[in-house]
Amino acid sequence: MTTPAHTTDPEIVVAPRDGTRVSLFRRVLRNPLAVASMAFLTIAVITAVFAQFLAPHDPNNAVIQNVLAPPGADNPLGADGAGRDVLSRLIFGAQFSLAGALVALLTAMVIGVTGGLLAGYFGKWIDTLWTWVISLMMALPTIIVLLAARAVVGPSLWLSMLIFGVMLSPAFFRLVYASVTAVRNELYVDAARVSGLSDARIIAIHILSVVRAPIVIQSAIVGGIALAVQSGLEFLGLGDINVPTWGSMLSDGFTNLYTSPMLILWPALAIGLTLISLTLLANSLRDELERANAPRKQGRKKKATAAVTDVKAVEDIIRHPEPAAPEGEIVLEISNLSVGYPAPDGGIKKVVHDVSLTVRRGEVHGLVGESGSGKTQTAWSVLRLLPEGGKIVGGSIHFQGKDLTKAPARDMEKMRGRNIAYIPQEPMSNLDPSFTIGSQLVEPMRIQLGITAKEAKERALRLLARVGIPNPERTFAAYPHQVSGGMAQRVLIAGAISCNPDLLIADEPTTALDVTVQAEVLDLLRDLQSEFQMAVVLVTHNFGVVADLCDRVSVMRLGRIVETGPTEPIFESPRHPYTQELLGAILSDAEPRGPLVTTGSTAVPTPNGAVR
Ligand SMILES: Nc1ncnc2c1ncn2[C@@H]1O[C@H](COP(=O)(O)OP(=O)(O)OP(=O)(O)O)[C@@H](O)[C@H]1O
Repeated sequence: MTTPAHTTDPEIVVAPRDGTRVSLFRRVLRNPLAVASMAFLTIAVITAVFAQFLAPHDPNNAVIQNVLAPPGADNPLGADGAGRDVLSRLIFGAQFSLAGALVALLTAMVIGVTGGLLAGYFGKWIDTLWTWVISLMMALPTIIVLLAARAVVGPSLWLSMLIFGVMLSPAFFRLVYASVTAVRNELYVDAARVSGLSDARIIAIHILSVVRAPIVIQSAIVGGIALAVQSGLEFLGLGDINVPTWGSMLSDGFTNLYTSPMLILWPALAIGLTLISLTLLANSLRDELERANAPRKQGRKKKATAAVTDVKAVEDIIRHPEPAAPEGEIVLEISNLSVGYPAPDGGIKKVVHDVSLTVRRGEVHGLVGESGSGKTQTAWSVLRLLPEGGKIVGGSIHFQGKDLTKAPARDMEKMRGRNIAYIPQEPMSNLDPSFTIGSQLVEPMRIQLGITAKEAKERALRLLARVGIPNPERTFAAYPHQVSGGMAQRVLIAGAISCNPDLLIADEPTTALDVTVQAEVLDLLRDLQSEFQMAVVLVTHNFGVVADLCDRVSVMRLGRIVETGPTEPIFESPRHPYTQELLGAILSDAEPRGPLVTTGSTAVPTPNGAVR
């Protein structure tokens, strides 16, 4: 097990550089069996590539006097039943046999990986179509298909390997599909979408990285299967007699088994050693990958959820409110927004009803309410990233004058991350564990701002310093598991403000952090908001956070806004009974609560100290 190295930076747990992050290839090189396999395969490939120069004779040149000739000066490994040089056929056999297996492998890979990625990532009808096609392929008996194809088009090595590749594609499809469906709903994929990355880029960066290693392993296995089946077909005499392959040599050797038993040895050795090497290599790759994925000692335990509900702190904040932001230009105007999901009876069940609110530049607008009141649905509507099935069924969302409910998907993609940024609730799950923090900050900036990698890195380092990370270089090079939850949230805040957005949506940005870190992150948000003069929509269930940060507040209940206005008057004299109830739950003049009753009763004290 790897032990984290000591660090002067209290929040970073540094994994050793030669730990699990060393490339898979370098780790495999430490395994002698894998090295031997790779050496043999390299020799086979070099032989195949330079066959023309290495072979002493034309592999198809039959010399009658040499039929079944024993090894000699002219034919170092003897001659076969037709008088052809065995060594030359063995060398050219490497070329054709490996190339045939490669055709099958590449065909299977292109179809299987593409299908698995598309079906797994996009789902819906694409998933149904691909799954149907792949199931159909799996239902067909491969050998019958190959025999039927031979009967129709004749004995072609390339065509039979192409067809075999198509039949092998489910092996890649199922692997990639399973991996992609496992990660497509990860929060870091959502976060990448919110930061403005296109689907193609998300697949290339976050999804392919997950399936890359399993694909390499599967390739070694599938390549071996293709070589074995190809040799089997040739051995049965179903191949093209003009193409020298190891399989056709096996067939010839078998015919002359009693007179020249050595003839079968050479192709058998070549096929056997290639298959063994591929299998051993696949096993080593798998072992190394499993070792790398073995559970690591958790750098940090997930912080318990805690809310700023300290009554005195909230009252202090209300008594000394931040000066209200000046009336700025309207950045976001939501009018009569309704959001719905398909209901079992075929209709639409509304979860947000006629919500209207306005957010100006430099203003923080709090959306507060109990769980399920529609805060997140409202926020995600602005990003146009509602969960599957969710639809804006009424109203409009004007962002800087443009109605987002009617904006084309491409425009939304450009706006997310660039003009509208998002800070999520769960910092850790919103960072991809496979990439360094730096690369996750740099990539969206390069795309959204069109700057070079070097400029993006400099900007990222400045931002990390700005959000209060003590050692930006180290955090830039760290992986998400090497930083604490509070730091991860600072990183996400840095990412959110990296493109100078006009609107920032923060969805419970401190809920997953502990109380002291919550306060620091709230301070940071307040500073950044006034520095960048962003319009901010802050989703929270916490009145302490509202009192601390918000200029205006909208109280939501059952998908509707029940009360809205400047924060101070609402806190001082809430009009709606629900707001009064919510505030009453935290702002209390009652004595501190007594000890919990732990024996002989299931009663628990209520927030105001009374026992229920
Ligand atoms: N995918 C979905 N399908 C159907 N209904 C949904 C879906 N997601 C959310 N809802 C419903 O929408 C309503 C509002 O949910 P929303 O997530 O906006 O609440 P919230 O106020 O943000 O709560 P929380 O603080 O717990 O996140 C809830 O009644 C919820 O059941």
